[in-house]
Amino acid sequence: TQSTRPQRILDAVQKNATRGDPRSVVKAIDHFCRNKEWAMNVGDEKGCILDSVVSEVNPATVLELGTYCGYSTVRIASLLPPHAKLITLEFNPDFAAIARQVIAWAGLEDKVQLVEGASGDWIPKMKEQFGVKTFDLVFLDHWKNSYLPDTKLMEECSLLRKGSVLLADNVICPGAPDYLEFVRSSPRYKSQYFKSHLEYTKVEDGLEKSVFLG
Ligand SMILES: Nc1ncnc2c1ncn2CCCCCNC(=O)c1cc(-c2ccc(F)cc2)cc(O)c1O
Ligand SMILES: [Mg+2]
Repeated sequence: TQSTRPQRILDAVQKNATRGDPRSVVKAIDHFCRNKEWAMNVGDEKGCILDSVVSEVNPATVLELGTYCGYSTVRIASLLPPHAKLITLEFNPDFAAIARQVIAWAGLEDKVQLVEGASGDWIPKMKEQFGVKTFDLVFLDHWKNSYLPDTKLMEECSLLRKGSVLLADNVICPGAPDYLEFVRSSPRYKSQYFKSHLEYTKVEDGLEKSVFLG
């Protein structure tokens, strides 16, 4: 049977990365996507910016919207302090099945809760289902036209507190213009753009870091 791209990414991890070594999992996926097949992971260049924001925030609770194969999940979870928790939402069950195995290969199952479903359905249930009060860090990397409605939904569900950090991928390519306009003009956010490139390419892209001011 024909394999899928996520399946080929998992194969590359299982062949080239060391079990329990998150950095080797990240390296194996970047090598595969740079040399064999492009895939929509945040990648190594934007990944370094992601790492620096995670280290700066040092979050106890993280929400990731859009897991895909678990590349950014592994990058984030490998930097979390003990007892910190990352909840990652993935809409596509095939992506979720691969991501679970990538996260397990990295040895990070205990820090990560992968939830299958749409962000719009799950955000309102976060408190009751997972005992979350607020998120210290949210990484937005799912449908680009869901960034803004989901941010408003997180505010309405009181999932953000003064100082919560939103980090959004792809604000230039594919782009999230309505989200950018909102966080840059709203008095309730302090926004900062980190210019970079679309994963594994020379095309401009970047991450937008927005601190919720309460
Ligand atoms: N829990 C949930 N709720 C709602 N939607 C959910 C979800 N979980 C998943 N999804 C559905 C997201 C599907 C993937 C989102 N990411 C993207 O669409 C994406 C595309 C590119 C790209 C750039 C240039 C190109 F030429 C082609 C593609 C790059 C990226 O870094 C991207 O993150
Ligand atoms: Mg992305």
